[in-house]
Amino acid sequence: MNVPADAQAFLAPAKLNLMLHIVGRREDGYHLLETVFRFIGLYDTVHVRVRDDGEIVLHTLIDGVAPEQDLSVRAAVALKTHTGSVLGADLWVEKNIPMGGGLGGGSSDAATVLLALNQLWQTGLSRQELMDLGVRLGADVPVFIFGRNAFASGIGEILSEVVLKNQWYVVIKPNVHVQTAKIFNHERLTRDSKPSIMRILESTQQHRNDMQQVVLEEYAEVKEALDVLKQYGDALMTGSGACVFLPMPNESAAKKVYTAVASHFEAYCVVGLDKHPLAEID
Ligand SMILES: C[C@@](CO)(OP(=O)(O)O)[C@H](O)COP(=O)(O)OP(=O)(O)OC[C@H]1O[C@@H](n2ccc(N)nc2=O)[C@H](O)[C@@H]1O
Ligand SMILES: Nc1ncnc2c1ncn2[C@@H]1O[C@H](COP(=O)(O)OP(=O)(O)O)[C@@H](O)[C@H]1O
Repeated sequence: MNVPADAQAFLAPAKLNLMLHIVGRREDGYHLLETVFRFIGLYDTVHVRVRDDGEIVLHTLIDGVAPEQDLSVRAAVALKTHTGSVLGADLWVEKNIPMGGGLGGGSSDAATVLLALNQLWQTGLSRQELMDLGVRLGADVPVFIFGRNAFASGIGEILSEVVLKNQWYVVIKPNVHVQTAKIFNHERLTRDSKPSIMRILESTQQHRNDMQQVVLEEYAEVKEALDVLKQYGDALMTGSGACVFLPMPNESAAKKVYTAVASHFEAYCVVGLDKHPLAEID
């Protein structure tokens, strides 16, 4: 990738859903969730250079995604439309976060573009205003703007900070693309979990993902990966899948499991972050 020296680099981390309960459904069909988001040390990098001609130009195309559909472009266009800025941007997105894995890469890219351009274009929106703009691009976007590990309710946009213990994670990306909408629309999806977050946060027994069962039934590759990780501890699927993860107390314990699984699977050994790398940007 050829990025000019005068472009600025901004990190976009992946997330895990440490638990995910579906507690209801809105009238528009969107599901009401309770979830805990944790940022992890696996990053895309978004390179940005301001343009004077008002154009938004993406220089790194993703197979199968039209440039105007790319979440990084949609974020830039949304900010430009909302603020009336006359400026534009050149964007280069260096992808490291596997796509369609429930790791929120596209949403994180979008959030990073909103935060970066709000600074570079000097459009002066507050974090809350950026979050309101972001949720229209995807339910996962607001937490990346919020910038802290968080308990989320609503469709993922009502956020409160949670302080999580130091942990490492082994993540496996099964070789399959789970469609989020397909799982949310599945007839056998559990949609009536009781809102009960305080108990969940206090208990290590109750970490559960309500989307997991349906995904395991539909995608044998996800079940295989989860079964492998479960040999080493309490593994869970993140978001709507396909990735599964195992929390570990420290790096060396995580590396041992990673080494054991990495010859058979696309796997990652990552640290849990305390906060988003752009948590202090303004
Ligand atoms: C499941 C979660 C958990 O963090 O993550 P991922 O697995 O996608 O990373 C999110 O709720 C996903 O958020 P995101 O991926 O941004 O979804 P969106 O683009 O907003 O929605 C994709 C489709 O999923 C359904 N959808 C999404 C969110 C939600 N709360 N209820 C829904 O029913 C809708 O049918 C929507 O058209
Ligand atoms: N910048 C982007 N990065 C990744 N995916 C994108 C992007 N823009 C649009 N997409 C589309 O969004 C889909 C979901 O991507 P992603 O956010 O990485 O996964 P998930 O929602 O499972 O966490 C991709 O398969 C792709 O079609």
